[in-house]
Amino acid sequence: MSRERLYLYDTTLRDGAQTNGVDFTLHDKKLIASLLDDLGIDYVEGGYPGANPLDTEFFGTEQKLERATFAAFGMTRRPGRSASNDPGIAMLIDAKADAICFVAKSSEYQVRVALETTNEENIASIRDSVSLAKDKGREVLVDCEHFFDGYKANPEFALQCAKAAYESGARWVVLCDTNGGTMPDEVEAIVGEVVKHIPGAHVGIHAHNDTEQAVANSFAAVRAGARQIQGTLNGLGERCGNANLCSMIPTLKLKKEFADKFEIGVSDDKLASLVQVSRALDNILDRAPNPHAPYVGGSAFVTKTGIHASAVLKDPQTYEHVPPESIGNHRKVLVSDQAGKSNVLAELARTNIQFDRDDPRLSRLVEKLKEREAAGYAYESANASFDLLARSTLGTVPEFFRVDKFDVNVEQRYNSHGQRVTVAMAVIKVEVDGETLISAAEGNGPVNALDVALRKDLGKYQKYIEGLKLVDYRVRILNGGTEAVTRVLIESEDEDGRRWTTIGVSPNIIDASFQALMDSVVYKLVQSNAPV
Ligand SMILES: CC(=O)SCCNC(=O)CCNC(=O)[C@H](O)C(C)(C)COP(=O)(O)OP(=O)(O)OC[C@H]1O[C@@H](n2cnc3c(N)ncnc32)[C@H](O)[C@@H]1OP(=O)(O)O
Ligand SMILES: CC(=O)C(=O)O
Repeated sequence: MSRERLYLYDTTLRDGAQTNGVDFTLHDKKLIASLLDDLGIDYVEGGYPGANPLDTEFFGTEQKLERATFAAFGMTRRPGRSASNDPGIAMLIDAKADAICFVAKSSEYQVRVALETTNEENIASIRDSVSLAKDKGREVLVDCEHFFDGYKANPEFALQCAKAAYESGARWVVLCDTNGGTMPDEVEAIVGEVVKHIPGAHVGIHAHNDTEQAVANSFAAVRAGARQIQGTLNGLGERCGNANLCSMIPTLKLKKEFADKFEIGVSDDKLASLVQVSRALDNILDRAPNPHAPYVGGSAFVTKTGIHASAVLKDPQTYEHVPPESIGNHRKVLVSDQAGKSNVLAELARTNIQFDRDDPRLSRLVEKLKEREAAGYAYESANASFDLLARSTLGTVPEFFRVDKFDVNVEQRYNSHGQRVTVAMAVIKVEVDGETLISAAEGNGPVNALDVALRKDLGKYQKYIEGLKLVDYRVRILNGGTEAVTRVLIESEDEDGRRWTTIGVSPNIIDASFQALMDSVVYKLVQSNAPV
């Protein structure tokens, strides 16, 4: 059965740039445009030429996209002007873009209040703007702003605006839920009415996420006959964002309802790069990825509980709605207080630690894990400490060295320039191979001083830890008040860029930090097969 073509239009570089806190550079825009092109998006909207110098510059040079249509966005002619004498439209015509996407009012209320003009002038503005752009050889799209709210208040006028765009030569009439408050059943019913007047092959949807239903609204529009979806990477966009392409693309490709009926420009191979594309945008924006994002989030295929893990290990489909690899994600089984033997065995297999399922030491390890988690440890975030816990249960972690004592001092004093300074100093006494080694170090804080002192002289093991450095240090106070317990997580990195995380828990922050530091050093020695 031949499938219908469904087109994807990305507005990350325009509506996405309207997100609070998002500020693209020219380089970012070029990079994102080529990522989208490579992914297989049909239209890439680059921005709003004339709105700011950066967007004007972006549209000043040809963007070499392989397959996507590059679009410039801007408003229809101002009331009372001719299209050929409107500076905004001149900028759009001058822009080096294949397509022009006009934003036009389609709500009587908005025309009266925001544009302060008449319905007739608004329709004339749509006709004139579309005709001019079409005459100049551009593919034309019209984003009918506030379409759904406008339709609910005055369906005839909203439809007249949409029809004016189509009749004047717009290839796409895009119905916008600009305020993002329309419900999916309303979208489906209204789009169903529109496609009686404009063929669905020329109708698009642009949904905002103010009720967390932008994706559902986009699919509702497709069900009713629309054949273009506008959206953004990671759901960027004004206020609560736009429909998230990183959620919609996998659904369109992998869910039977859409996959059987529609073809999109994203191939199976490119679908498998979606996690990478989503992360690339986060990296450009210097944002932490959302771990709970559907399909592409780090937690999207994570199993934490024992009952689920046991089933997933028998057949992943028991708790996965699609295979994680299809979008470039991966399955992960966590060890935590919710774990059973299955979680623990899965994690051990990943780290090549052999335990038999019937080995009584495995039950001991699960018990120990749960006791420690109850005391405040969180092993799902501390892979290296879990590794050591498992190995020590097996009795395979040697005592490489012994810390006899340490001493940490924090002193505040005046320096020789008369400035108040706080200095930390640590002294540590360790025994390696029967030899006592004493190291002292200063640091900008007590943990830093201890870390430096511990790694200053470990005798014959020193060479294994030379390249080790502490790259992240996180503290969390559990159970506030006088009974407070401190949880410290330390991330370390070695000379080859390998990273691992260790944990310490204690009512005393120095003690908790020291446990995590010790685990980090011991883990490195175990991984290096350092001889005892
Ligand atoms: C729903 C959306 O997301 S639409 C996209 C919104 N994005 C942006 O606005 C970002 C870029 N915008 C800008 O840089 C500026 O607003 C510009 C350059 C477009 C216009 O700037 P200014 O001339 O200073 O106007 P200002 O921003 O104050 O107001 C917008 C004007 O456009 C008019 N207008 C708004 N929509 C339309 C439209 N579809 N067609 C014609 N005129 C419109 C408004 O009535 C208002 O006119 P007024 O100045 O006579 O009151
Ligand atoms: C065009 C647009 O961004 C909107 O109506 O939401």
